[in-house]
Amino acid sequence: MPITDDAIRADLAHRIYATSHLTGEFTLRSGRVSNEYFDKYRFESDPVLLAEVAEAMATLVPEGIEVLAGLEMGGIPVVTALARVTGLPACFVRKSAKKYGTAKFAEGADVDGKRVLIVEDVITSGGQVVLSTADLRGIGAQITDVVCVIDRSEGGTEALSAEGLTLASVVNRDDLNAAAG
Ligand SMILES: O=P(O)(O)OC[C@H]1O[C@H](OP(=O)(O)OP(=O)(O)O)[C@H](O)[C@@H]1O
Ligand SMILES: O=C(O)c1cc(=O)[nH]c(=O)[nH]1
Repeated sequence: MPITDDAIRADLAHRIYATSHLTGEFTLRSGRVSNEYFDKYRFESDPVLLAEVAEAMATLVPEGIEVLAGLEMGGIPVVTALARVTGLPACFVRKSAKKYGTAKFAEGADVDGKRVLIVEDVITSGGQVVLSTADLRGIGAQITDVVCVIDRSEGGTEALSAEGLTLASVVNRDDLNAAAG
């Protein structure tokens, strides 16, 4: 489910599409091959657009969330911006723990026993969120909800639902198709 304000959603979809949509042949994280790719770092590196994305995403944060958990790497700028808007503490989640220093995979705010919201940039199959959710649940996080900027609407909602997770997005496939014209 995307954000409810139609005008803001259409505006953001248009600007995200214009900034980050690429065509070609791309192998995705899931191993799928796609003829399009949303280069999230292009909209994340625009401070004005990133701030507006975070304002919109803040409307999707469920009541009672205590920690925002952003997934390496594209989820880190998004969770940082969302933490600024909401005032909630952020956790930065690595794909695998460092082998030195604190050797943690979840950096920043403690998630043990906390209601944690997963924050992602792009969701395609939902596979990365499923993996990171399992990791975070393993250290005591309570997770029922996920937010992302772009839901490519390619099975992510269903994959997350199977893990007891509800997905909300700033924009989804329909919004991006409309933006593409
Ligand atoms: O829903 P999925 O099929 O799992 O695919 C989406 C994932 O793939 C991308 O990450 P990527 O591996 O490109 O890493 P990055 O964010 O570190 O650049 C994206 O940021 C999601 O994490
Ligand atoms: O599925 C992916 O790996 C993926 C798709 C996409 O459009 N953008 C991205 O950064 N990753």
